[in-house]
Amino acid sequence: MLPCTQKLSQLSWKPKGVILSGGPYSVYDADAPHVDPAVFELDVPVLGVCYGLQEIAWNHGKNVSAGERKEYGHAVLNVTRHTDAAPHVDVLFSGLDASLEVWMSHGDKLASLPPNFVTIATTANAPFAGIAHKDRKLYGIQFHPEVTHTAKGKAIIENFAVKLCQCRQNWTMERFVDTEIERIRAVVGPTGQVIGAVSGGVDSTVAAKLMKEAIGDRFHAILVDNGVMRLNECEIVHETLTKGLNINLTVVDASEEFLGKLKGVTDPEVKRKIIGNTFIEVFQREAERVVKESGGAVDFLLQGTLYPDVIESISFKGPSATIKTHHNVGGLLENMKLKLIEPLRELFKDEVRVLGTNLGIPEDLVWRHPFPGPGIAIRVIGEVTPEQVAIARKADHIFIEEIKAAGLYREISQAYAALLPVKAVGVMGDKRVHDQVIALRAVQTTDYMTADWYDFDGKFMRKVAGRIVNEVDGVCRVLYDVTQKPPGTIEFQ
Ligand SMILES: Nc1ncnc2c1ncn2[C@@H]1O[C@H](COP(=O)(O)OP(=O)(O)OP(=O)(O)O)[C@@H](O)[C@H]1O
Ligand SMILES: O=c1[nH]c(=O)c2[nH+]cn([C@@H]3O[C@H](COP(=O)(O)O)[C@@H](O)[C@H]3O)c2[nH]1
Ligand SMILES: NC(=O)CC[C@H](N)C(=O)O
Ligand SMILES: [Mg+2]
Repeated sequence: MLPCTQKLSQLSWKPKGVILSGGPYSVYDADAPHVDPAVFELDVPVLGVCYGLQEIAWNHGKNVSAGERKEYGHAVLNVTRHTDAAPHVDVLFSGLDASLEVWMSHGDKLASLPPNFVTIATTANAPFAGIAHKDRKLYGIQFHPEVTHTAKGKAIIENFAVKLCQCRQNWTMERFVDTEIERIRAVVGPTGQVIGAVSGGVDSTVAAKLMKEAIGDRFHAILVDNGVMRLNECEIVHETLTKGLNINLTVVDASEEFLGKLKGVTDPEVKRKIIGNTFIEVFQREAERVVKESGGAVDFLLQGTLYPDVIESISFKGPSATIKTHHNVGGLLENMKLKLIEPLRELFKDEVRVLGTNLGIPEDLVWRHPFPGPGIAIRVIGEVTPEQVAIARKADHIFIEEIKAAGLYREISQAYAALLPVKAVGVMGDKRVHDQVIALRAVQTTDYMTADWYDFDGKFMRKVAGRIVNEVDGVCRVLYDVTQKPPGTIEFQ
């Protein structure tokens, strides 16, 4: 992964192929980033995805403009085969059906086909959804093969990487575990100690297990109760990690500190930064405690950061957009003394689950729904007060309890209840009430980069809504969020 502004002449190696990714700019913007034109002279296969396709078209005739219709989410791709063209033209979709489910996320479009290209795929809204150069292995696709909801996306990437670029498929999870354990041992040294930010979520549990294998008792796991955790979460996690996985875990109650700092704050990015900073302050204090108790130095902090946290939080090596600051990436303190160890930083959730299973972590832990570090604070829209947190927490608990009882937990990738800062009128026991609104969200995804809402049946919804309004004081309405990601995100804030 390199920034799109990378100069090829400065690389000490020659790539076997190049994939130009998507991006937030429009290629025709005055300040839009452009790829080094040397990419097209390398004589290796090139695949442009979305912005990457538009960049190829821009390089071959500048025929890109704003579309009349923006397109976010599901589309049907029709593959056009060219048996009369050079053999390479049809390789990208070889072995696949003529009609494919894909996901789009764009506002711009190719106004016409660049010279010497042919159309290899279309959708109702995008006449140039796939293009290939007649003579060279140069391809562009408007949809995103890298996301969960493009059903054959991996096969398309495989066709490009293996059939066209002739890459070898030698990356395996077993090799990843071995090299990571060795890397951790080399970084930490024979006596170094590490404290671990461990939430009980999949990512940090897997990272903690890896760390335990690498350095044993020199690893000290810390769970921070930030006052915005779910019902009984700290007790349950403590029990599972110490008893089930034999990890030495300390629970630190910092709930007053977090809630105190969140008082009066409503802006989502400010909430996220406060929470991220406070986490680090707690970890630095904990590191000092471990130093005192053990007599040895603690230089490192383990986090279960995944690649999507990085993608959405920071402009990674180039001109990408900050979507939201994940507490563990963009919320770090500038002057922090602890050095980060993040073994999962380039993995996606589905890969971490495979890794967790390989490391022998129990299935119910590996398949827990993700829960964000800023917790209920980004699910209480508006100011985060202990009272508001309690309402959201209770509604969330009911929703998840019913999902589990209906046997839907594994089918759904993530679900939660958010509390909206609006009031609606209701009638309860013949009395007028003027109370708040709960929004339920449940999505299906494997990579958490795109997501679709879960289609519950009416009977289930009626039961959940009835329980929430009856059992949670202060709530008189329940809504269900039916927005896909994109254009929505999974969390409200
Ligand atoms: N309450 C917490 N106490 C300590 N560390 C935390 C806490 N919440 C989050 N973290 C740290 O922040 C990282 C990112 O949080 P994130 O929610 O993405 O991952 P996770 O909790 O490990 O897994 P999941 O995504 O399944 O919830 C965690 O891996 C962990 O290192
Ligand atoms: O640890 C975390 N710290 C954060 O600051 C954070 N923000 C979002 N998420 C989780 O990331 C996934 C994608 O979420 P969004 O679609 O809302 O960006 C979903 O699984 C979210 O729950 C976070 N996790
Ligand atoms: N996902 C993308 O790469 C989007 C490209 C460009 N910003 C568009 O809207 O068309
Ligand atoms: Mg979590």
